[in-house]
Amino acid sequence: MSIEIRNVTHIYMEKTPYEKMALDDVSLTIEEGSFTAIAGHTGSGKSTLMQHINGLLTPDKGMVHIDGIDINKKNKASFTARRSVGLVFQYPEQQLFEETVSKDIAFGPKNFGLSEDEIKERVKDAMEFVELDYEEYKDKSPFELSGGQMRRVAIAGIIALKPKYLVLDEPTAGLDPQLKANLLNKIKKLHSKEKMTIIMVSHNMDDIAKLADKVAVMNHGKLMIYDKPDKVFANRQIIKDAGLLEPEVMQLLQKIKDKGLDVNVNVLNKNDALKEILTSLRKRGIKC
Ligand SMILES: Nc1ncnc2c1ncn2[C@@H]1O[C@H](COP(=O)(O)OP(=O)(O)OP(=O)(O)O)[C@@H](O)[C@H]1O
Repeated sequence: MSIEIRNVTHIYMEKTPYEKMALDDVSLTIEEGSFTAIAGHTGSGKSTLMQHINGLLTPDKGMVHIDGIDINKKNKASFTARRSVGLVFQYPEQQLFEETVSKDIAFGPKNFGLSEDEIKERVKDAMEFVELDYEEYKDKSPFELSGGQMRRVAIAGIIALKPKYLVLDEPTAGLDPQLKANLLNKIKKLHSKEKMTIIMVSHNMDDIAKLADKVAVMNHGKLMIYDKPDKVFANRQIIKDAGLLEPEVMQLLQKIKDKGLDVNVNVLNKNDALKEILTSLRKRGIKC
């Protein structure tokens, strides 16, 4: 069982002056049970790819199969296959709309036609999972919560659907370090304990190294590499080309290059990378 993305091309605003090829012949297979990270610079096509995985977008060329079913066909099997994917958008809290937390989380399960008892059970479980006390929060308006709590409500709404494949588009964007660590732990638990297949967009190489067993790197709509994290990180050129080093490290490397020098960086963490650059320059007798 897997998600198969075959030769997918997506062009926004085709045949207009704003035409943009967001995905260019992308193929990858995401195996059930895996934890896949999708990395790449801003505008490289990550969100577009995520929206193809749950059928929100239709490929201009190519196809997406989930567990062997073409999800872009208009039939019952394709509808069911699309439902096995839960997509958490970037800044999902912007999509909350119901008047209470419990109604918002119940929205998806209700659409699935589940019984009232089952819906209540799922809302409770999902709230417990994201550590929001059911009794305390169920009747609150989502809009009186903090940003981090709103994000948790939005994620609970998808978890309550119990998707087989959970797609998260930069789930920790804009969260403070504590909330971020907490959320990543939860996602890890969904993978290890609940056996969900996770596909997560992330810019953070340290998070990717800790969590993912496969990494796909996108660059200008193309899939550059799709492999185990150590194999991907060992490919320094792809990491550099895809803009995946910390901005400060990229800027320093550019300045060094402008002075006619070249330095290799073999670590991803910012502080270690900066130390490595300084050591390398000092070894060459350059005072810095
Ligand atoms: N609805 C749209 N209409 C036109 N162009 C779009 C649309 N959505 C995205 N694009 C363009 O397609 C390209 C890929 O965008 P996408 O959002 O998939 O990239 P991304 O890697 O997710 O970026 P980010 O990291 O900033 O979220 C970008 O050049 C973007 O400007």
